[in-house]
Amino acid sequence: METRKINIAIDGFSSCGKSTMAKQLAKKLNYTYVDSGAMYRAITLYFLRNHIDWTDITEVEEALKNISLYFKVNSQTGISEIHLNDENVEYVIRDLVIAEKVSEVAAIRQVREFAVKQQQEIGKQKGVIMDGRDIGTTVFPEAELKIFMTADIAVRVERRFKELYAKNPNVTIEEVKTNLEMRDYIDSNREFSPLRKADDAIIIDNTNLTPNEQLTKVLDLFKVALNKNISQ
Ligand SMILES: Nc1ncnc2c1ncn2[C@@H]1O[C@H](COP(=O)(O)OP(=O)(O)OP(=O)(O)O)[C@@H](O)[C@H]1O
Ligand SMILES: Nc1ccn([C@@H]2O[C@H](COP(=O)(O)O)[C@@H](O)[C@H]2O)c(=O)n1
Repeated sequence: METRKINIAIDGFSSCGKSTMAKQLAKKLNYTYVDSGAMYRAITLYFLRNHIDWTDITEVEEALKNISLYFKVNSQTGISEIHLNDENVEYVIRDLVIAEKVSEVAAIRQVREFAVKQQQEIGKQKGVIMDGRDIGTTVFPEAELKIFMTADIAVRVERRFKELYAKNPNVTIEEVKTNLEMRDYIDSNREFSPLRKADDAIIIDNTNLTPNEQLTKVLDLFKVALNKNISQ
């Protein structure tokens, strides 16, 4: 029997739990998880390491020619990890140094075109769960299921702070709050593909949900979307 697969777009504000939910769902459904934010973070890492002046578009275009990005599944965790020019950069791109610059880099049209082209190519295989800011609006406007996640800012700050503090006890809650607010502002107000809820996206507010509760919610939505797709 043919098992039909659909694409699932998960968008939302910074640190609202998109990737946590996307990974849970991918594992449950045996779908491919793609963290589109990791691509923008890896490009930012390359720009910083190579002292690229990203206000100079010619420099950006030249630099992009030297960037190769791919995801490879970690055989121990079963989760795909981003590689920049064959180096696994999954851990290093989570640093606050990258988070402080990534939204500036992601606002550049050429950078977005470079990343979106690869994201759309991956989506052709179907059975893809991609999280980001413009997945339901620009990358997969035809996705069969679109989720827009949100959570109170205080809760998002607390969660991200805990995560970063475990890696670096010098990080402060104020730094984390400033970074999340700044990224949300730049991401929502940029000219190209700003962060928006797609008209047909379903909102999940996980402020008061445990990871298990959010998984149950999204699995129910998935079943409805799959049945709708099969009956069409
Ligand atoms: N329902 C939840 N309850 C408690 N903590 C959660 C929940 N969902 C996610 N978290 C935690 O919140 C933090 C942010 O989650 P996650 O990384 O999934 O967010 P994100 O939206 O993908 O972030 P970003 O946009 O920065 O990539 C993580 O430390 C994660 O473990
Ligand atoms: N589809 C996307 C995904 C991400 N961005 C930008 O990257 C930053 C980091 O993303 P995380 O999901 O890892 O937090 C994010 O703040 C955006 O600037 C994007 O533009 N489009």
